[in-house]
Amino acid sequence: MTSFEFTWNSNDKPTGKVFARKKTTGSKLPKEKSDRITSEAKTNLAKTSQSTNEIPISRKSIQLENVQVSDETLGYVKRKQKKDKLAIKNVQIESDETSKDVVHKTSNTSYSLFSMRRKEIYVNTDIPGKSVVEKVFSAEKKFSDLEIHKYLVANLEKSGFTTLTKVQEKCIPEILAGKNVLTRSQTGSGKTLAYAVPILNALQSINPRLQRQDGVQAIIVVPTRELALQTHELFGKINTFQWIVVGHLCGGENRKTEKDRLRKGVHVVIGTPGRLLDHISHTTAFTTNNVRCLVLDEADRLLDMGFKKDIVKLVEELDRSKTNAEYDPMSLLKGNKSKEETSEASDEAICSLRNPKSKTRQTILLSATLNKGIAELADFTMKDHVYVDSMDDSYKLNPAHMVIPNTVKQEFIVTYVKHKLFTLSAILLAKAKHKVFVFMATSQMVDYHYDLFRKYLVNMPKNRGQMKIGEVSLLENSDFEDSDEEEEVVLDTEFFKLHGSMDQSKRKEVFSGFRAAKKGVLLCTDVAARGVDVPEADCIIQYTGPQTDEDYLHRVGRTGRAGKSGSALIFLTHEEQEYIARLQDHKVFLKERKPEDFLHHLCVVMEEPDQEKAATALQRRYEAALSKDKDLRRAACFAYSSWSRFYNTYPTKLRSIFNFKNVNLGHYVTSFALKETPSAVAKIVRGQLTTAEPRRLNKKLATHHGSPPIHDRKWNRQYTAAPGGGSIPDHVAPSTLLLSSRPI
Ligand SMILES: Nc1ncnc2c1ncn2[C@@H]1O[C@H](COP(=O)(O)OP(=O)(O)OP(=O)(O)O)[C@@H](O)[C@H]1O
Repeated sequence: MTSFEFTWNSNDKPTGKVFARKKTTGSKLPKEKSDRITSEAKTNLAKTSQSTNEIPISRKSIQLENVQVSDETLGYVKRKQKKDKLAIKNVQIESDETSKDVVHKTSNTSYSLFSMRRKEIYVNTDIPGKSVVEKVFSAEKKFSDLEIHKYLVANLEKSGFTTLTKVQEKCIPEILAGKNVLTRSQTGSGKTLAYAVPILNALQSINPRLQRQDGVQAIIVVPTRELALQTHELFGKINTFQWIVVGHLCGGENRKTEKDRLRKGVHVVIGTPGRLLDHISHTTAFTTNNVRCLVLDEADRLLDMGFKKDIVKLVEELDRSKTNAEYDPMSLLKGNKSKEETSEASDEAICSLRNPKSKTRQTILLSATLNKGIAELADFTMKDHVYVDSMDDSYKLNPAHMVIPNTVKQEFIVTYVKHKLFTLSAILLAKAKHKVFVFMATSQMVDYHYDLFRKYLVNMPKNRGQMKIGEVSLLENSDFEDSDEEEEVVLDTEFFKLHGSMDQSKRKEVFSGFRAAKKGVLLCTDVAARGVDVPEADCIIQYTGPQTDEDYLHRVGRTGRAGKSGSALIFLTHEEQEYIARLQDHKVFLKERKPEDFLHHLCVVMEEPDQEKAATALQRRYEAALSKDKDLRRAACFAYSSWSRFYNTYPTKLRSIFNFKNVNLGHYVTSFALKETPSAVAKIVRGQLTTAEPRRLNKKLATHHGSPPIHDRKWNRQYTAAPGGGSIPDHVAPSTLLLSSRPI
């Protein structure tokens, strides 16, 4: 018998040693012995990696030391080394998971939520770099220092506005001087007051006083109805001049009521582009020849939402009515100045708000981001504008860099797709005392999660903690749902939802309800991403990634307003983590949060000390709810389907990160608490299937790259003709293809 020794060569790290005995004949070791080698190797290595608390990935291959062995023996040893290496790898994975205390280890429950191939988070968050910081408030200037009416100052101060923000300090004097202005300033920096104050001041100074029949003097264009309402409210708050009438026009409102309002006379009209154009074209009482000021607020958003055409039409309409008003045949006959001369003369004095007699229109464009589109819009809508940037004059802002309030703590969380739903639930439990925005991709997603959380997260059965048999929690059993257990509130917060498919009165109600609430969760689409001002909102969650980088900025910008603090968290999957690097290129740096920072909240509400079991139990609860509640299941199917449509039409710039080809659709179905296969969900959405198919997931179904089946071909044609291109996967329901390409 010869004895020899394996040594794990691990760069000065403590070594685990494995001993084996071998017959001189060179025959293979008996099975028990070779098993022992493997198990000893495992044990020693597990001990080593536990003691060093390191992942021994860099360990070199096993080497023989000080041993004379025959070729045969060497062959055996090499085979053994290979086998042991494999064993080591397995131990490494296990020890890695235990030592790092991660959640994603193989669960001993039969449910597979936690048994999956381990994926790494490789994005580097430690790269040196500074985010761009923009001050919000001006150090010295107050509203009382401006040349504006003292009553206006008094009212501003009464409303809590004393010190000027940077953008107000720089912008208001320029607008008061009658100049066309293009302004860039970060979200929540007070751009609305930057134009509202000079407009009201100019209108109050008109002598003799404005009368109702003088018609519209200023038009303010905003991208969403909520923003129109909010801006109207702000004007109402600071307007002390009773004779100046401010009104709003926006889609979804009663046209007739708006017409009546216009007929009575309105001086400042705030509205969304479509409805404004509609009234300009069809309401005779809406005369635009006296319009002396046009404001395009959230200009980047107006362009993003595809309002460019409407704006062009609106501007042309305003120009035409001005020209018609200037056309005076009598004065031409009398040998007065020609029309060109007249307009040249008035162009010289660009002081339309300051000088009531001026015939030129003053234009103000405001945005939180700058791009080529905005520059073109500025060129089209105004002549000789001044550019106002609220960044310190000494700093030259690179347009590629995004400026986000530095009072916002920005974080990201990388989750497995299957874990998304319960991780979001855990975060909502953690943020129960906060005012939270949760951004989702589509209206259907918002509807579904709103119902799911309100019914099955807010309340839990009272005796859920005791309902266990041995290791298995009854919460994981769908029968549990049928019991008439008493329920208790575990999440003491109010849920709201907001998206573009809701009717206007409901949107209004929700928006004011959420603004007034002390705490709450607003599940919403990007309809709430721009301009919406909910001052106490202190947490932003992006459950689905943004479609553009500007969307990221505007979503985050719903918190940290006017110098207040807030936090923002974006959900990413392992496949999407590259987005962090992309944000770093924009000088936006995010810190990492781990799922386990939140999952312990599930232990509390599920009365289950084991995190994995608690998470699994909640997922099971949701799934059981869907089996019982057909409407909810249908909503889940539509939500999933609309998500897949959304994800498959990411703009080119982000498509390599949010790549439909990389997603495991089976896992995504789970993230909607559905037990069906992706194809079955698509069929349910098509209405071809009324009962659920048992779940049959295989790799092919899960990561589908093949061409769609024949019955989908006509949908395929329809789809490829739609904006965004690409071919329709089997799992995308045709009905969702009819949604707008930007379903907000
Ligand atoms: N001078 C000021 N002092 C204190 N608070 C102010 C001042 N000006 C504005 N605010 C407050 O700041 C918040 C943000 O204002 P506003 O909505 O006008 O910002 P914004 O720059 O238009 O943001 P966004 O780009 O997101 O639309 C509001 O709650 C507003 O009341």
